[in-house]
Amino acid sequence: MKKFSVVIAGGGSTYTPGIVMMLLDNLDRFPLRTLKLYDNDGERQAMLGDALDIVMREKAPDIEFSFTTDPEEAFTDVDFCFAHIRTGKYEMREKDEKIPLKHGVLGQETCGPGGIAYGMRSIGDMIEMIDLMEKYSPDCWMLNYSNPAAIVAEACRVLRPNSKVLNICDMPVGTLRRISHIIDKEPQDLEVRYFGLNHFGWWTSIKDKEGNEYLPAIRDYVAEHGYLTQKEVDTQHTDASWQDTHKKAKDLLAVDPRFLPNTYLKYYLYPDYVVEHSNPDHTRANEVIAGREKTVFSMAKTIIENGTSEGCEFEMGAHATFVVDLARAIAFNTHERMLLIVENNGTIANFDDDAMVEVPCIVGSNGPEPLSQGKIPEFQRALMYQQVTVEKLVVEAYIEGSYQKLWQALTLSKTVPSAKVAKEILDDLIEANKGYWPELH
Ligand SMILES: NC(=O)c1ccc[n+]([C@@H]2O[C@H](COP(=O)([O-])OP(=O)(O)OC[C@H]3O[C@@H](n4cnc5c(N)ncnc54)[C@H](O)[C@@H]3O)[C@@H](O)[C@H]2O)c1
Ligand SMILES: O=P(O)(O)OC[C@H]1O[C@H](O[C@H]2[C@H](O)[C@@H](O)[C@@H](O)O[C@@H]2CO)[C@H](O)[C@@H](O)[C@@H]1O
Ligand SMILES: [Mn+2]
Repeated sequence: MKKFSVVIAGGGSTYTPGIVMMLLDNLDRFPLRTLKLYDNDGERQAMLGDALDIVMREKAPDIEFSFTTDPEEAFTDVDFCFAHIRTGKYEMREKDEKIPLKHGVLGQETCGPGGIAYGMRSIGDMIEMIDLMEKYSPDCWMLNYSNPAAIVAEACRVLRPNSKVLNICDMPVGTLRRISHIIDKEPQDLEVRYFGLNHFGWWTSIKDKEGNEYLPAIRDYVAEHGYLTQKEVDTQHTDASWQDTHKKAKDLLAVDPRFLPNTYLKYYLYPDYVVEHSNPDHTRANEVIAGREKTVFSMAKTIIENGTSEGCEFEMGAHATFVVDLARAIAFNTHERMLLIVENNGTIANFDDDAMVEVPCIVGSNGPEPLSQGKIPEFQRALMYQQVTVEKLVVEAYIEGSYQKLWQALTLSKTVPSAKVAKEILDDLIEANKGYWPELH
């Protein structure tokens, strides 16, 4: 079987060790010859890089492993770039979450004003990285899960329409795993229909390979428990805030009991609830800094001090197998069915052609072929149109350096009550994002 060369961009990410462990576990399905880490923060990356170097020498000495901050070294001779960068790191995530809360508006990493601020930071870095990839490895595919994926995907559509970039989110993957537990199946036994935007969608069908429909049974369960399941799906999601999110899905379902909701809809359908249950001085960023980041980096330190990973193993990001599934689909033309963020072009019959939507696709060597999802109801169509217009305005504001368009984007967001509040938040965000955003005029 052919062996591949992969670079993980955002090598210092808290997810990097989990992805590397997952790659090692999947070498029979996706063999590697080279694995590189690339980050623009050398110090942060070296902490994980030194530890992973030990892991790789112990577990897969035949794979050439390295880490670098040099783009040429990182992107030369690579078949796939797995991208999970966070422009501004947790320091800026904290501001994205806390600034809107100061104005009584929800503070979230990818939704509402926080997501808009993060989008304005991410676009430039993502486009620069795509250009580097194409310069040094013109045939390379970028599998991007850097957030905010909806805005990043729209920016790619507008600014780099012909680039080999696939935008994917693991939320539907994670939720499908919970759903499969509810009906005592495995995710790979199930075939779904789904429509929406990234972090903004609905399942309309969940069938097994024989064609039996499970949606009514799942709906009955979700109406009572949300997506909370007996079996723990992963450690990160034992955090109280995530448990609350999974539970809240029952209130999302109540709004339209025909379809199973993506948990992120809570930020749009119940923003008042989210604000009431937020602590403006302690947000999800603080939880992650004290939780996942601390765990991952202290484990790296221990491995480096011990000179071995024996007795102290990084946890495998089991959910992250979707990355390997996607890479395999392209590399081996497997025609895997996966949810991806793609240009609509009629996939949702009564939605704009030029909207980036999240839908099931068949993925092969030529990339994704979206599967028609037919017409969607007016309620969902209107919500989606409002949100996709926010995302488009952000990208236009970035490209044109337009204060007006960014103000409009914030005003249009369902999470913001008025143009006045939108302007106050925007002015604070501009101040906080100096050096990250283009100048607005
Ligand atoms: N799409 C999904 O479903 C999904 C799931 C999980 C995480 N994510 C995303 O993955 C990313 C990483 O998350 P995290 O919590 O581990 O963050 P993190 O801050 O721990 O890691 C991000 C890394 O990216 C690096 N970085 C920033 N800008 C860069 C650039 N221009 N070039 C190279 N490296 C750069 C940072 O230095 C940092 O080491 C985030 O964007 C997060 O939202 C997406
Ligand atoms: O608040 P965080 O940093 O813990 O998580 C934010 C991310 O949440 C989603 O991804 C989850 C996924 O839903 C779950 O199944 C599990 O596998 O972990 C993932 C990563 O945390 C979301 O899709 C991402 O876009 C967010 O970045
Ligand atoms: Mn996501």
